[in-house]
Amino acid sequence: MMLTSKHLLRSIPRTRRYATAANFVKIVEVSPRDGLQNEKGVIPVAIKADLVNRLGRAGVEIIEAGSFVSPKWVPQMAGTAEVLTQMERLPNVRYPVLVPNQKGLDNLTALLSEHPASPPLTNEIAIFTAATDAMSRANLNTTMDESLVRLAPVTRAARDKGLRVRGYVSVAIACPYTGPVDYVRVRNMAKALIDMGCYEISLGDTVGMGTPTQVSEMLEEVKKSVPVEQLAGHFHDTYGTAVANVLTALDHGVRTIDSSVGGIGGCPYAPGALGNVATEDVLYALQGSRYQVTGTSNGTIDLDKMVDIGWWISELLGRESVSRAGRAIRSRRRREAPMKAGL
Ligand SMILES: CC(C)(COP(=O)([O-])OP(=O)([O-])OC[C@H]1O[C@@H](n2cnc3c(N)ncnc32)[C@H](O)[C@@H]1OP(=O)([O-])[O-])[C@@H](O)C(=O)NCCC(=O)NCCSC(=O)C[C@@](C)(O)CC(=O)[O-]
Repeated sequence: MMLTSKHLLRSIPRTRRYATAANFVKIVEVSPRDGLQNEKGVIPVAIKADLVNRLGRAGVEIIEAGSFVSPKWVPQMAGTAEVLTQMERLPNVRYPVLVPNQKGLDNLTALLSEHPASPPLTNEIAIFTAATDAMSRANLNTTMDESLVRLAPVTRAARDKGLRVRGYVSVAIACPYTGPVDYVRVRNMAKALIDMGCYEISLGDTVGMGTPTQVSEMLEEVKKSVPVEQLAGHFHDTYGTAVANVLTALDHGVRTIDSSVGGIGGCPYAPGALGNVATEDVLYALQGSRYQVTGTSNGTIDLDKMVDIGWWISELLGRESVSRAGRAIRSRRRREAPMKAGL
């Protein structure tokens, strides 16, 4: 009898069967940037660098290390140059930074020239725009169309300097200023960023209001113009739907998910929005599933270490971790500790 791929599949143990290349999921850890940018108190550079270091040691492969935006607009990100020079850079880990305009790119490239290193301090930037004019104005002081005009030369210049460029489209589901968003606009903005030279587009539910049905409809629309391999999901968790939205995006073929340890963060120009989906929650939800999160710690990301980092950074920020998995795992550890100690 001739064996078909179906027969072969049945002969492979369930866990291994699922680990096909198509099911590897990449995490883009955004806590040092999206996670901290909205904090009111001053966070020392040493803490930010320590956060990046801990994430790298837990196996995270892509860590958004900060942003080169105007310090008048986002004071918390003012020390990103120092973070880049002080943090450790691990092999096989990428450290992109957010850049809003030519000035941000100039500041970054000046830093890279002042600190020549191999590998360089970073070799990747992320640019951002939005799917409504209101959000674009609030975040970038310009309309959507004009943002594209401004970002095109920035992208070209970055690529000419050997930097990879990722693009964000904010308010892909709902806008805090104008409400429900037309997904055709999301598609057009994503396509424009791809045409500009971005290798990947992260679609942001900036306000964290999206439901799985809405995410599904939005992705159906965007996939008409951008291959799903070039899409990433960026879900905030304001209404508690972020993990469900991650799973919906994965069902659609998206294989890159932005998340933030401890669920910290939010965009300063998206009033009412809470943090990103917690990395711990994504890691926990995908355990034993058909998806395998990739990372540098034995091929994945160490969930236990991420739980510790989530609590560490949250407590430094003066609160508890909002990661549901992070809270449950810590409670379980505390319950089990006396038993393990034989008490
Ligand atoms: C784009 C601008 C600068 C335009 O802001 P503007 O005021 O129109 O800029 P400008 O060109 O008129 O410059 C004003 C001043 O800022 C300076 N400046 C100008 N640019 C820079 C720069 N790059 N770095 C340092 N300084 C800069 C510039 O030199 C000048 O200084 P002054 O002459 O007054 O002393 C501003 O709107 C800005 O910085 N916006 C960034 C806002 C931001 O960071 N938002 C959060 C990140 S996006 C996000 O969180 C969403 C995301 C990505 O996570 C996905 C999602 O959830 O949806």
